[in-house]
Amino acid sequence: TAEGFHLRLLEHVRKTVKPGDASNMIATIDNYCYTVESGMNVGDVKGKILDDIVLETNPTTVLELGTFCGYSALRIARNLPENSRFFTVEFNPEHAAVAKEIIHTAGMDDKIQMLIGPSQEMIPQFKGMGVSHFDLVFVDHEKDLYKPDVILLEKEGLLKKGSVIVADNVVYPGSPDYIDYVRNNPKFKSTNYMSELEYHKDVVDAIEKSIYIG
Ligand SMILES: Nc1ncnc2c1ncn2CCCCCNC(=O)c1cc(-c2ccc(F)cc2)cc(O)c1O
Ligand SMILES: [Mg+2]
Repeated sequence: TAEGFHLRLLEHVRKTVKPGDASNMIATIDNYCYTVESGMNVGDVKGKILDDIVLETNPTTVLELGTFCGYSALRIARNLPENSRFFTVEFNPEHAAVAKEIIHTAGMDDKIQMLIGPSQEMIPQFKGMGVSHFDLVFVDHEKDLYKPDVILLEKEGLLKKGSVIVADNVVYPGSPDYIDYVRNNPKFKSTNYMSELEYHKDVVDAIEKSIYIG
């Protein structure tokens, strides 16, 4: 069952990866998900869309909501400039423990700061951690929290003109209230990138990019 996916993935990673190589870790996770069992990582197809948006944005302060096993954290960190700050928030301690080891093995400890807790409690703490705003936010956690968390980010003053919100799964599993909110809000300029559900060519999914114009 998907239940123990993170533990089985970690066992596979321990046996197969080349330490200190983020790209090899990403490829190893994708290969496992294509050949053994699929996990809820953003994957290689949507991951390429995420990579392009990160490279185009060239963000110095980044937030990810929903670390899971650390796959997208590695994809994002791999494309960040030297002096950037990247925070990833994970709610589930078991997933966070696996992500910590995967990030460490990939040699990306100094690029990624993982926080464990519910997003609604973590977001209000960033100002106190010296974060003025986020240049890019990758939203990939509880689908019902996309809308309230983006509203909370704005309320906390953590979005600035030009801040980019990248949301996974806006088709499947879907986040209809978020899509409705962000597309009908004059403060955001949104673009939809149609794609496929990770590791499932036959299932439609999409990434939504929303630029905060304030
Ligand atoms: N910081 C925080 N705050 C609150 N909750 C938090 C959190 N951090 C984590 N969580 C708790 C949610 C973690 C899981 C979120 N992701 C998903 O639920 C997800 C599911 C699928 C999926 C695929 C095939 C299927 F058949 C069905 C579903 C695909 C995806 O790409 C997904 O991202
Ligand atoms: Mg996702």
